[in-house]
Amino acid sequence: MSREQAPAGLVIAVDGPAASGKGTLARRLSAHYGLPYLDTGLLYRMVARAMLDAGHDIRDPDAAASLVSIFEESAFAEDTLRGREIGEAASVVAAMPAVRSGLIARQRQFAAQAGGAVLDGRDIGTVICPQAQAKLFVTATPEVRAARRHKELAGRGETATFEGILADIRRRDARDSGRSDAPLKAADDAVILDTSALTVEEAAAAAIAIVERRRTAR
Ligand SMILES: Nc1ncnc2c1ncn2[C@@H]1O[C@H](COP(=O)(O)OP(=O)(O)OP(=O)(O)O)[C@@H](O)[C@H]1O
Ligand SMILES: Nc1ccn([C@@H]2O[C@H](COP(=O)(O)O)[C@@H](O)[C@H]2O)c(=O)n1
Repeated sequence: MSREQAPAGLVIAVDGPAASGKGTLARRLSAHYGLPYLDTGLLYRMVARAMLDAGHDIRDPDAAASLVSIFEESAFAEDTLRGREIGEAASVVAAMPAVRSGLIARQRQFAAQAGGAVLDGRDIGTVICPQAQAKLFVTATPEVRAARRHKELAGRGETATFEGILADIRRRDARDSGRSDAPLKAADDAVILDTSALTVEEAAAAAIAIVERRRTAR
């Protein structure tokens, strides 16, 4: 696929549940349009990492609220953030209103760059960038997501059973969708992209076609 010139201020919001493939598609969109990309899940993972490194109980909202305003993104190596346990811990701190509000400015600042940006997460289309020109809600069945993550972890040498990963995904879905502040849900004007039966290439082509329809409708 050729690289397109992004029109001024093209903000693309990509939301969806864990392991749905939203990061893969957000990176493809970023490369296709030449836009900067932010994986907002990493911010919640950093707060969780900082909590655990400091020896705090991950459920302590006061400790999380104090850390969220001071942590330095450059202090974390990405490979210390990507594991299963940090994903689970991140979804615990992500349910805390003070953590969510403490991360809003960083995300909006990123989205406000000249030319635009691609952000992926859970609340990009609903809360962080409700004005985004293109919104995708990427989904796949829990079983397909668990199988993809199982393959990914096996490739990294991590030992985890398919059943264990499926249980993680279901627990995380329930927590992310059930919280009161910025729950995981599709924005009213998002296009749902179910990738369960799509290859990465097919899903990327579908995602670009969705953005193109939104761009030309502007
Ligand atoms: N359409 C697809 N077909 C097959 N595998 C895919 C597809 N999309 C993504 N994957 C693979 O599934 C795994 C999860 O994808 P990805 O990391 O993009 O999901 P995510 O939604 O960003 O996850 P998380 O919320 O945990 O950050 C990766 O190993 C990725 O390569
Ligand atoms: N915009 C977002 C992004 C992430 N979260 C929470 O962080 C957890 C980890 O995110 P990954 O995308 O890296 O899997 C996730 O389970 C959410 O709880 C969020 O709330 N909002």
